[in-house]
Amino acid sequence: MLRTRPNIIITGTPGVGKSSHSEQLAEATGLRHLSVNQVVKDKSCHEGYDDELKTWIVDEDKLLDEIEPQLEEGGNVIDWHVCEIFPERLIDLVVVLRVDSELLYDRLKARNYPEKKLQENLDSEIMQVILEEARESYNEQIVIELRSDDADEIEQNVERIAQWVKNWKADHPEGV
Ligand SMILES: Nc1ncnc2c1ncn2[C@@H]1O[C@H](COP(=O)(O)OP(=O)(O)OP(=O)(O)O)[C@@H](O)[C@H]1O
Repeated sequence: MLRTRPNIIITGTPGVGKSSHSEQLAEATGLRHLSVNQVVKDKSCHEGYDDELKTWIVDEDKLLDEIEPQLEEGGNVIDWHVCEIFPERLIDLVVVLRVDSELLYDRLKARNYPEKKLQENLDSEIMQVILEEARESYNEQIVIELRSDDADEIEQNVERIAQWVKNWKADHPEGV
Protein backbone atom coordinates (compact mmCIF):
# COMPACT_ATOMS: atom_id res chain seq x y z
CA MET A 1 0.00 0.00 0.00
CA LEU A 2 1.35 3.45 -0.93
CA ARG A 3 1.15 6.34 1.50
CA THR A 4 -0.10 9.60 0.01
CA ARG A 5 0.22 11.43 3.35
CA PRO A 6 3.37 11.55 5.46
CA ASN A 7 4.02 10.23 8.95
CA ILE A 8 5.70 12.73 11.26
CA ILE A 9 7.16 12.01 14.68
CA ILE A 10 7.00 14.84 17.22
CA THR A 11 9.37 13.85 20.00
CA GLY A 12 11.36 15.30 22.89
CA THR A 13 11.68 15.16 26.66
CA PRO A 14 8.40 15.06 28.64
CA GLY A 15 7.04 18.60 29.07
CA VAL A 16 8.78 19.99 25.98
CA GLY A 17 5.48 20.59 24.19
CA LYS A 18 4.85 17.51 22.02
CA SER A 19 1.10 17.33 22.68
CA SER A 20 0.62 21.08 22.20
CA HIS A 21 2.47 20.95 18.87
CA SER A 22 0.79 17.74 17.71
CA GLU A 23 -2.73 19.00 18.41
CA GLN A 24 -2.14 22.25 16.56
CA LEU A 25 -0.36 20.54 13.69
CA ALA A 26 -3.21 18.04 13.30
CA GLU A 27 -5.66 20.91 13.20
CA ALA A 28 -3.60 22.85 10.65
CA THR A 29 -2.99 19.91 8.30
CA GLY A 30 -5.84 17.43 8.80
CA LEU A 31 -3.33 14.75 9.79
CA ARG A 32 -4.28 12.45 12.69
CA HIS A 33 -2.83 13.15 16.14
CA LEU A 34 -1.57 9.76 17.32
CA SER A 35 -0.95 10.14 21.04
CA VAL A 36 1.11 7.06 21.83
CA ASN A 37 0.59 7.44 25.59
CA GLN A 38 -3.14 7.28 24.96
CA VAL A 39 -2.80 4.10 22.87
CA VAL A 40 -0.65 2.52 25.60
CA LYS A 41 -3.41 3.19 28.12
CA ASP A 42 -6.44 2.46 25.92
CA LYS A 43 -5.08 -0.76 24.43
CA SER A 44 -3.18 -1.90 27.54
CA CYS A 45 0.18 -2.01 25.73
CA HIS A 46 2.03 -2.23 29.02
CA GLU A 47 3.38 -4.65 31.57
CA GLY A 48 2.18 -2.72 34.60
CA TYR A 49 2.79 0.59 36.30
CA ASP A 50 6.04 1.83 37.81
CA ASP A 51 4.89 3.43 41.04
CA GLU A 52 8.15 5.18 41.80
CA LEU A 53 8.46 6.85 38.40
CA LYS A 54 4.68 7.14 37.99
CA THR A 55 4.76 5.77 34.47
CA TRP A 56 3.52 2.76 32.49
CA ILE A 57 6.08 0.06 31.61
CA VAL A 58 5.44 -0.10 27.87
CA ASP A 59 5.22 -3.37 25.93
CA GLU A 60 6.78 -2.04 22.71
CA ASP A 61 5.98 -5.13 20.59
CA LYS A 62 2.32 -4.96 21.47
CA LEU A 63 2.30 -1.21 20.89
CA LEU A 64 3.80 -1.59 17.41
CA ASP A 65 1.35 -4.36 16.50
CA GLU A 66 -1.40 -1.99 17.54
CA ILE A 67 -0.32 1.07 15.56
CA GLU A 68 1.58 -0.29 12.56
CA PRO A 69 -1.52 -0.68 10.34
CA GLN A 70 -2.31 2.97 11.00
CA LEU A 71 1.26 3.98 10.14
CA GLU A 72 1.06 2.00 6.88
CA GLU A 73 -1.88 4.20 5.87
CA GLY A 74 0.13 7.40 6.49
CA GLY A 75 -1.12 10.77 7.69
CA ASN A 76 -0.09 10.48 11.35
CA VAL A 77 1.44 12.94 13.79
CA ILE A 78 3.09 10.53 16.21
CA ASP A 79 3.40 12.13 19.65
CA TRP A 80 5.79 10.28 21.96
CA HIS A 81 9.03 10.74 23.91
CA VAL A 82 10.49 7.56 22.38
CA CYS A 83 11.22 7.86 18.66
CA GLU A 84 13.46 4.93 17.85
CA ILE A 85 11.00 2.01 17.74
CA PHE A 86 9.11 2.98 14.58
CA PRO A 87 10.13 1.30 11.29
CA GLU A 88 12.31 3.70 9.28
CA ARG A 89 10.42 3.03 6.05
CA LEU A 90 7.22 4.43 7.62
CA ILE A 91 8.68 7.69 8.91
CA ASP A 92 9.08 10.80 6.75
CA LEU A 93 10.04 13.51 9.26
CA VAL A 94 11.28 13.49 12.87
CA VAL A 95 10.86 16.72 14.81
CA VAL A 96 12.83 16.87 18.05
CA LEU A 97 11.56 19.67 20.28
CA ARG A 98 14.04 21.33 22.62
CA VAL A 99 13.51 23.59 25.59
CA ASP A 100 15.56 25.71 27.94
CA SER A 101 16.19 23.61 31.07
CA GLU A 102 14.90 26.24 33.52
CA LEU A 103 11.63 26.45 31.63
CA LEU A 104 11.41 22.68 31.58
CA TYR A 105 12.02 22.56 35.33
CA ASP A 106 9.08 24.93 35.88
CA ARG A 107 6.78 22.94 33.58
CA LEU A 108 7.57 19.60 35.24
CA LYS A 109 7.36 21.10 38.73
CA ALA A 110 3.89 22.41 37.85
CA ARG A 111 2.91 18.83 37.03
CA ASN A 112 4.05 17.65 40.47
CA TYR A 113 6.59 15.24 39.03
CA PRO A 114 8.41 13.23 41.72
CA GLU A 115 11.91 14.65 42.30
CA LYS A 116 13.68 11.63 40.77
CA LYS A 117 11.60 11.71 37.60
CA LEU A 118 12.01 15.47 37.32
CA GLN A 119 15.80 15.23 37.63
CA GLU A 120 16.03 12.35 35.12
CA ASN A 121 14.07 14.32 32.56
CA LEU A 122 16.11 17.48 33.09
CA ASP A 123 19.35 15.52 32.67
CA SER A 124 17.97 13.90 29.54
CA GLU A 125 17.12 17.30 28.03
CA ILE A 126 20.50 18.79 28.92
CA MET A 127 22.34 15.77 27.47
CA GLN A 128 20.09 15.91 24.37
CA VAL A 129 19.42 12.19 24.70
CA ILE A 130 16.37 12.12 22.44
CA LEU A 131 18.05 14.17 19.71
CA GLU A 132 20.94 11.69 19.66
CA GLU A 133 18.51 8.74 19.56
CA ALA A 134 16.67 10.31 16.63
CA ARG A 135 19.91 10.90 14.72
CA GLU A 136 21.04 7.33 15.33
CA SER A 137 17.69 5.80 14.32
CA TYR A 138 16.83 7.75 11.16
CA ASN A 139 18.54 9.35 8.18
CA GLU A 140 19.90 12.63 9.58
CA GLN A 141 18.32 14.53 6.71
CA ILE A 142 14.83 13.87 8.04
CA VAL A 143 15.63 14.81 11.65
CA ILE A 144 15.05 18.46 12.60
CA GLU A 145 15.48 20.21 15.94
CA LEU A 146 13.08 23.02 16.89
CA ARG A 147 12.86 25.24 20.00
CA SER A 148 9.76 25.17 22.17
CA ASP A 149 10.40 27.83 24.81
CA ASP A 150 7.29 29.97 24.28
CA ALA A 151 3.89 30.01 22.60
CA ASP A 152 5.13 32.02 19.59
CA GLU A 153 7.58 29.26 18.84
CA ILE A 154 4.79 26.68 18.82
CA GLU A 155 2.96 28.76 16.24
CA GLN A 156 6.05 29.25 14.07
CA ASN A 157 6.98 25.57 14.29
CA VAL A 158 3.49 24.42 13.36
CA GLU A 159 3.46 26.77 10.36
CA ARG A 160 6.84 25.49 9.25
CA ILE A 161 5.88 21.82 9.55
CA ALA A 162 2.50 22.42 7.86
CA GLN A 163 4.39 23.94 4.92
CA TRP A 164 6.66 20.90 4.87
CA VAL A 165 3.55 18.67 4.65
CA LYS A 166 2.29 20.66 1.64
CA ASN A 167 5.66 20.33 -0.08
CA TRP A 168 5.84 16.60 0.70
CA LYS A 169 2.44 16.01 -0.88
CA ALA A 170 3.38 18.03 -3.97
CA ASP A 171 6.65 16.09 -4.28
CA HIS A 172 4.98 12.66 -3.90
CA PRO A 173 1.72 12.83 -5.87
CA GLU A 174 1.74 9.04 -6.33
CA GLY A 175 2.63 8.33 -2.69
CA VAL A 176 5.65 6.48 -1.30
N1 LIG B 1 6.45 26.31 23.70
C1 LIG B 1 5.74 26.39 24.84
N2 LIG B 1 5.54 27.59 25.43
C2 LIG B 1 4.86 27.70 26.58
N3 LIG B 1 4.33 26.64 27.25
C3 LIG B 1 4.49 25.43 26.71
C4 LIG B 1 5.21 25.23 25.49
N4 LIG B 1 5.22 23.91 25.21
C5 LIG B 1 4.54 23.32 26.20
N5 LIG B 1 4.11 24.21 27.11
C6 LIG B 1 3.36 23.91 28.34
O1 LIG B 1 4.06 22.88 29.01
C7 LIG B 1 3.17 21.87 29.49
C8 LIG B 1 3.52 20.55 28.84
O2 LIG B 1 3.20 20.61 27.44
P1 LIG B 1 2.82 19.32 26.60
O3 LIG B 1 1.82 18.49 27.35
O4 LIG B 1 2.48 19.77 25.23
O5 LIG B 1 4.24 18.57 26.62
P2 LIG B 1 4.58 17.08 26.19
O6 LIG B 1 5.95 17.14 25.61
O7 LIG B 1 3.50 16.55 25.30
O8 LIG B 1 4.59 16.29 27.56
P3 LIG B 1 4.41 14.67 27.79
O9 LIG B 1 5.53 13.99 27.10
O10 LIG B 1 4.52 14.52 29.27
O11 LIG B 1 3.06 14.32 27.27
C9 LIG B 1 1.77 22.37 29.17
O12 LIG B 1 1.28 23.04 30.30
C10 LIG B 1 1.99 23.33 28.02
O13 LIG B 1 1.01 24.32 27.97
